[in-house]
Amino acid sequence: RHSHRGRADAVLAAPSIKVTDKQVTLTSSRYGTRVVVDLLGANVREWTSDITQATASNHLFNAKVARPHTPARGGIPICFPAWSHDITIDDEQYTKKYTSHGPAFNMTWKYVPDAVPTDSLAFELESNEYSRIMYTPDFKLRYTVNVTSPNTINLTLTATNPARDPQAPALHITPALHAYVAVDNATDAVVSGVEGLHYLDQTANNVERVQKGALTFPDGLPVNNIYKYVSTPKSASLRQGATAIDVSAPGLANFLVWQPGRDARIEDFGHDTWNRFVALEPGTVFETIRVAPGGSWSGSAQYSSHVRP
Ligand SMILES: O=P(O)(O)OC[C@H]1O[C@@H](O)[C@H](O)[C@@H](O)[C@@H]1O
Repeated sequence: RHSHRGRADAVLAAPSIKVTDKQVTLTSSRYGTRVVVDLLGANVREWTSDITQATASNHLFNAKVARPHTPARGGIPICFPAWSHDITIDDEQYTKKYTSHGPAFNMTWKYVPDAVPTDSLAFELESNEYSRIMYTPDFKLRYTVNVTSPNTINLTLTATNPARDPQAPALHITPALHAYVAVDNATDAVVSGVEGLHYLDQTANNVERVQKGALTFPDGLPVNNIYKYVSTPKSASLRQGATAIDVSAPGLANFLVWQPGRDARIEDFGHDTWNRFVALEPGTVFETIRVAPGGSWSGSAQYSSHVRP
């Protein structure tokens, strides 16, 4: 009888998973959370907690205007093999025909269903002719999107070096997750958890500064900071009004915050959308991760939403 009840509980807790040729949608019956992942880029386009509430909304920003040859801006693009060629341009594995953020966000991933559905989705990607134009070595990626509580998603990226020859080169990677977190107005947003950290200011030729107090976005000025984490726990919180989004990524050494500002000339933004997101990007920028032949590397980021008391 006990095992029968166990099975019934498992069925009740089973999520609904809808798969089309473009997207996978997971609706967690246990947690009332929905995530929508595009196969193009394995981009988490939607993360909505408490979907039963009329006011429930996507925590992630998505631009309405498409870009030519690249996925529409928004969601959580995966930056692989590198967050930015500007920082790693002298690495022999990267070519200059490199899109900012690498080929993985612009490639079609494979959804790998679980035999028994859980609150987790898995995707895989392998290097091909397109990726080799920008990054020469072969790689295999696995990405899991896991709803771990009503308000939390956990994202894990695993990179494997498939080379069999132990003399083959290691993969040189500096990956990141580029979450476009939706806000009503960036000028009211505050990022805490970065106080006292050293960062490179990309709006000022990468000059190094120290963050004084929490980070704010006044006057619509651009913010483009690469934080060097110096302490643990590595977590930051973006708050606006009554809600906050926390991000922690213990395996990723750096943290970027990007807000383009009022005067950004970004072709796919309407003039009124520049302030609708703050990008929170855990990643590894300064220290190249080396993955030996046959070896793997994994990094995770956890995003959680909460209503502030
Ligand atoms: O426009 P892209 O290539 O998608 O990049 C968006 C932004 O991504 C951020 O990570 C960078 O810090 C910014 O400098 C960049 O503009």
